[in-house]
Amino acid sequence: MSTARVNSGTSKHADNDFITVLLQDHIGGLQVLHQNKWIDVPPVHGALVVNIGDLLQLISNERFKSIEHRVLANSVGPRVSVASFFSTGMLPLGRLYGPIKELLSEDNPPKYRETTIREYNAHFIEKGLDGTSALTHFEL
Ligand SMILES: O=C(O)CCC(=O)C(=O)O
Ligand SMILES: [Fe+2]
Repeated sequence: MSTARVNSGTSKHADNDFITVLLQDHIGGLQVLHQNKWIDVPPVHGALVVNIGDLLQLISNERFKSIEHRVLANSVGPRVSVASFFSTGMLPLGRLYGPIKELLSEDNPPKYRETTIREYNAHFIEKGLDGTSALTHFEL
């Protein structure tokens, strides 16, 4: 699913998908949380930003970690971004997603229970962007 928008900012969150591909304009404002510090992601003309989302963290059993990010509002002017979210969204699919079996071992037991994307999304939406991870709810 793709969303194009003119926005002023978003509060801290990780995306509720597998991967997000993001095109931001020259205004900037996107920041990622790295070692507890907010780091600017400066716009690079012609470049795309690829963010790991919660669902990739879940199926990789945390081999890949979703990135907490936010967009700061600034007074320079309207900011346009185009985000493509790779997920099945709210489609009523019953498929279960959990840590990929081949990645698991005695030393790497599953960290999350299986869930449907629909159930995960419903929790993500109900919880809201309160700064906490929606994945905590699915931890074993
Ligand atoms: O507009 C952006 O650069 C990012 C927006 C975002 O984080 C989102 O829509 O999930
Ligand atoms: Fe996001």
